[in-house]
Parts: sequence; C-alpha cells; structure tokens
Amino acid sequence: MKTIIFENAQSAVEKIAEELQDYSEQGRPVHISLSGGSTPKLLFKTLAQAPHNTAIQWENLHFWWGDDRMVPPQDPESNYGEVQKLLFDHINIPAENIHRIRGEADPQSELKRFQEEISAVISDQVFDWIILGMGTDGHTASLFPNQTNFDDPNLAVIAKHPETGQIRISKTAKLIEKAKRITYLVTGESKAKILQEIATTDAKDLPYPAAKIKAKNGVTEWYLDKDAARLL
Ligand SMILES: O=C1O[C@H](COP(=O)(O)O)[C@@H](O)[C@H](O)[C@H]1O
Repeated sequence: MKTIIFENAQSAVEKIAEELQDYSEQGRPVHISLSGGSTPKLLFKTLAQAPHNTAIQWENLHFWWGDDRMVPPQDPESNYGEVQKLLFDHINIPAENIHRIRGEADPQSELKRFQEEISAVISDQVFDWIILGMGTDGHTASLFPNQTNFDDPNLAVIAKHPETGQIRISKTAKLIEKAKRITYLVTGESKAKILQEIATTDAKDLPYPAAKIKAKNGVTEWYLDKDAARLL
C-alpha cells in the first residue's frame, strides 16, 4: 500500500490541485474521475479559489464521476451537484468537458447512456486519473462490501446502498482498474481503523472494495491526512 501522509486535509488537496494544474498543461484532453461524498468537498472549494481557479487550464480537463446517486443535481446527495455548486459555477470550463451521470434519469437508460459516452470519448476506456474515496465500511465509488462483482465486464453498474436502499450508478471495478493512476483520498479519524486493517491484511482476505481495487497497469496510491493515518 503506497501511502502519502499529509499534515492535514488542506495540504492533501493542495497537492491534488497542483497535480491537476500539471495535467492541464499537457496540451491534450485529460480524463479525470472524481469521487463524491463529503471528503472531496474541500478539494472542490480549494480549486474554486485563487490561484487554482485561473491557473489551471480547465479547457484541457474532462471530469467524470466514479459514481453518483440517482437524484437530481439540485439534491444535496448528488455528487455532480456538489461539484457544480462548489467548483464549476466559479470557473471557466466548457460544458462539454463535464461528463456527469444523470441522476435524474431512469437508472437503466442512464446506465446504458453513461457506458456509451465512456466508450465514445475515451480510447480503450483508460482514464488518466481516478480519484476515489472510501467509506468507513470499505466501499469505494458505489461498490459495496459483499455485493460487488469484481469480474463484472461492463463499464458501469447499478448499485443499491446496503442500508438506505438508495439507487446509484457506479463505475465497475474492472473499469477503474484500467486507469493509469488511482488515488484514494481519505481524511479524518473515522477512517483510521479501517485503514489500519487494509494496511495490515492481505486484500484477498478482506471484503472491502477499496482494499481490492488497484490499477492493473498503473499507479495506486493513498493520500491521507495525519488523522486518517493515525494507526498506521
Ligand atoms: O457514497 C459515497 O461514499 C464514498 C465515501 O464518502 P465519504 O463521505 O466518506 O467521503 C465516496 O467516495 C463515494 O463517491 C460516495 O458516493
């Protein structure tokens, strides 16, 4: 497990912001997949402020999501809606660079449309960078313990939150694992215990998708703050 431990969450997201700037200067379309939930909100707020809001060449970055909840963008549960509110409303990014999962749509038809969009836009479906989070139960994207098919050959899947029953669309493990780079951004003390378990146990003996999903031909790394890394 390759971990990079930052003094605090702000330092971790500043590093990601700098790296996004580097990607944006490559002079080509770069495909980035964002995570949802509470953890990356600090990243989106940071990117919306100087110097990142104007220094990043946003026209070169294409944004996708690892998962989204099947709710409209105005719903606070919408992973896309949060990025729109915290980041996209404050920067100059072409609308065609935003490849959201349409949470307001019918799940089956959106699943088909989302997979078609990935196939049409990204050659070999290899993302440049997939940023993931991890729940305290070890889920990542909307791939939950004991209900994830790691061999699912599709690009995306309909998932149901095991406790709330909320319907979501998620990238599959196989699609995520094709990425050139996977970064798990995990902060806060509530994640310390599960991180310790992941760091000390063989992934095959754990039910956690976050422990098992790794880039097959690329880099997998964990960006942690000191609170999350407390027991490592
Ligand atoms: O439900 C989700 O949870 C995970 C982790 O979220 P967090 O609130 O603990 O940061 C997130 O990565 C995923 O995208 C989201 O839909």
